[in-house]
Amino acid sequence: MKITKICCIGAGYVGGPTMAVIAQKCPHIKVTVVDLNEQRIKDWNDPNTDNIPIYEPGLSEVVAEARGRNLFFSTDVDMAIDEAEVVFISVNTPTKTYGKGKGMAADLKYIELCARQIARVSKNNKIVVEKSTLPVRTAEAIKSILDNTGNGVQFQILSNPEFLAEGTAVTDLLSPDRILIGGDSTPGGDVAINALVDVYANWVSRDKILTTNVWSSELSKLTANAFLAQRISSINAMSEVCEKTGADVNEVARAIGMDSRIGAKFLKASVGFGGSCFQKDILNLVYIAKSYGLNEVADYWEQVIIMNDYQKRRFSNKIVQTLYNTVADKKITFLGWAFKKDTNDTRESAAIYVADDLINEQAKISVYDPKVPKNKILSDLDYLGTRNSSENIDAILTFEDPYEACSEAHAIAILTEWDEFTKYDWQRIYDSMKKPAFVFDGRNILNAKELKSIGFIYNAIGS
Ligand SMILES: NC(=O)C1=CN([C@@H]2O[C@H](COP(=O)(O)OP(=O)(O)OC[C@H]3O[C@@H](n4cnc5c(N)ncnc54)[C@H](O)[C@@H]3O)[C@@H](O)[C@H]2O)C=CC1
Ligand SMILES: O=C(O)[C@H]1O[C@H](OP(=O)(O)OP(=O)(O)OC[C@H]2O[C@@H](n3ccc(=O)[nH]c3=O)[C@H](O)[C@@H]2O)[C@H](O)[C@@H](O)[C@@H]1O
Repeated sequence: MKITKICCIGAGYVGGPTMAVIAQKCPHIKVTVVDLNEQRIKDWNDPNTDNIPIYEPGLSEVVAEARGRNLFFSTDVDMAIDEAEVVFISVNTPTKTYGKGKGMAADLKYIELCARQIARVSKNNKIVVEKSTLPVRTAEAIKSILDNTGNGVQFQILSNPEFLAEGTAVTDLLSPDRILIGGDSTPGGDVAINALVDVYANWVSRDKILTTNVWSSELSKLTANAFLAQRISSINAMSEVCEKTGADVNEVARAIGMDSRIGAKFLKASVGFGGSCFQKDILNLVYIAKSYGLNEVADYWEQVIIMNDYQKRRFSNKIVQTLYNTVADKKITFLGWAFKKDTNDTRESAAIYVADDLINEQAKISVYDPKVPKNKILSDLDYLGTRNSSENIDAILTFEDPYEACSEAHAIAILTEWDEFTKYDWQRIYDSMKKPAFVFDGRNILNAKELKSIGFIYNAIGS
């Protein structure tokens, strides 16, 4: 089977970049990305590709090359489903905020809506691909909806989880460690799997394209994120031991990372991991384990989240304690608000929780982030619901210039590891600050020696 038209439902951080790269690498396939969010689609269609709604290095160039040729962004969901042989579902699957499984389970209402819409619209056989991260066995529910509400056409469900990381989405998509495709071991399942393998084989070598059964594929995605997040919580746990014992977590990470069985990646101690997925996916795994009565398994993985929450709180507590046990009315400047560098995404960013703690202590927070606008920062705080919007507006100032943000500050906290922070004129910053001038480096990116020689009281994570 040869695929000529793809529809992707969901033009977010995954759907947008993933489909842009498929379109770039497969000029013979028409790729249409659809979304209910009109503004988002309008932004994807902005004539100036620098204004597309997602900031990722290299993405605007890929969009510029393919958009209008074989890549389209539209709000006409029905039409795109109707004409496609393959429909990717790439909608959000956030943690449930209500009812059974509240705060733990994945909310699958958007997935179900997609399945019902695909069933209603489809007039010929289709391959439906789970691109969103889903609880294991979701394909069963999707199949049931498709088969029971459809027009008698045949659907094959594939699981094809996405492993890209934000900030490096384009390079991750162009050179993935692997592509995972799960499908049924039936003749129809094999045809569907092979059709999708052929799409990726346009730029990914076949030995990197792994095919499995659907449940292994669904569960592998949750497992990968759990393992990655676990490494961060493990090194963050050791960071506190380092602080108590005189060891240095960067040295410890280097020493253990040279063991090829451990490996060097994902051992950077930090103020805590953020992002829309690690926490959500682990909570989902914990919920699944509990629902099978696997309480020890659930507790084991939940500890990764407990440790991460502790690391964020420990950072804000340290700021308060070091500033003589009060930050009331003190100006604390945050460099960075995004959950990691090279993205404008702030979902679950550690900065939000640290700011919330410090505002509770009546600090005045000033923020500079090269890619995050003021309204996003305020809406992140409002979303926590700790206080009302006007109280948040009073507690936060944002700046377009980092030097202005730091001027007259009692302390600077590094919340995101943007490269530009390492290149600032730190003497100039020191001169403009209140004394003693404190730096809390939540990402261990600054040159400790240089800062101390300027006169800063420099605090890192894990040393
Ligand atoms: N953000 C990331 O780096 C990664 C995310 N994932 C997974 O991919 C999925 C999507 O994540 P993001 O792209 O970050 O989410 P997102 O929130 O950025 O995008 C989802 C989009 O789907 C749209 N949508 C929801 N229901 C719809 C419907 N019925 N019809 C049309 N559009 C609809 C929303 O309007 C939104 O624009 C999630 O399951 C996530 O866990 C997987 C790998 C990486
Ligand atoms: O399912 C997803 O959404 C994605 O989640 C993560 O990607 P992402 O969250 O975009 O970014 P990461 O690079 O994993 O960083 C996550 C958080 O951990 C932090 N981190 C990362 C690495 C590290 O060593 N230390 C550390 O604190 C980062 O600063 C960031 O806050 C995974 O890396 C992707 O493979 C996966 O596809």
